[in-house]
Amino acid sequence: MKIKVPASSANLGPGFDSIGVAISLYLTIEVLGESDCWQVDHSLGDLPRDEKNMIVQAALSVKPDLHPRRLRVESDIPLAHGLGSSSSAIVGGIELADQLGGLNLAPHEKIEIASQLEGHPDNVAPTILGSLVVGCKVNGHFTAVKAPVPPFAMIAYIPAYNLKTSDARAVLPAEMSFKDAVQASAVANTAVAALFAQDYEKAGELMEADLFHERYRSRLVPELEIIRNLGHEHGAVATYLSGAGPTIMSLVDPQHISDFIDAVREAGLKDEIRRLEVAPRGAFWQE
Ligand SMILES: Nc1ncnc2c1ncn2[C@@H]1O[C@H](COP(=O)(O)OP(=O)(O)O)[C@@H](O)[C@H]1O
Ligand SMILES: N[C@@H](CCOP(=O)(O)O)C(=O)O
Repeated sequence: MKIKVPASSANLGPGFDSIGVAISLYLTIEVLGESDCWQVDHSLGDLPRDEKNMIVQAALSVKPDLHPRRLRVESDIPLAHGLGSSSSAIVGGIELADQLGGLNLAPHEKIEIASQLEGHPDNVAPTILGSLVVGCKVNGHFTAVKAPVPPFAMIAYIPAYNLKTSDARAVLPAEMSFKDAVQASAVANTAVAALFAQDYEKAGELMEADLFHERYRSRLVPELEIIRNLGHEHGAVATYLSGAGPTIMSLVDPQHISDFIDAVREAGLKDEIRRLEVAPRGAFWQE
């Protein structure tokens, strides 16, 4: 029995903490059997191999009396790179508790639990539902709405360096003026409207007009502005900082992928580039 959990790319520019898209990188959790204590076999560096592992912690937060298992965990989601690895671990743990504990949780219940653990729904909601999702907290609970999937290739530039989400959140201001908040919110609202209207020229312009976080984080990820400017000349509809970075995500016309990648390389950017797709499906069990 295996759980397959997609990664996620959050914010899409102005949708800070509220918009995200599931993408075709996966965390896989295989249940090997019951055990006297939690055991997590993985090759993911120095992550915990016992009940302290984030996946187990998420599972126990849902069902504290869950009997220990031995798990085999594999993942092609880079850690601390703005591709939602922590959110995939949280969602994987919730799926584990749901299945092993026979809880029969509905998607909205999983979103509520995961968003409470994460603090915001932009990674966990698409990881649970699949596709592109817009969500927020309202009246004390989280809610999310699926949007149409943009018909573009997701070209990820994945820098070799890590950037922990906590560090990238630490550079954000504690508050902003009412005037700035109204403008930042208007940009986000119109970006969402354009995504639902499938007006991707307008959506792209607005995705690159964030006023909440990118202007503070761009000094941590100097490649963002370079790739964004290249994209305007080489077939990218929009380029944004994926999650808290450092991955930079570009929505590229499938006919211009090679031209876009060549331009990035010619600009001297030598780190990993991966062509990803939107994952239409959220976390699911495989026999
Ligand atoms: N597959 C996993 N299993 C257990 N813990 C994980 C896993 N993936 C991520 N984590 C936890 O999340 C942390 C990375 O989270 P974060 O800094 O938010 O980066 P990201 O952008 O990848 O979400 C890791 O240091 C680890 O503590
Ligand atoms: N809205 C969050 C998204 C964090 O995503 P991650 O993939 O970096 O964990 C933020 O921008 O801090």
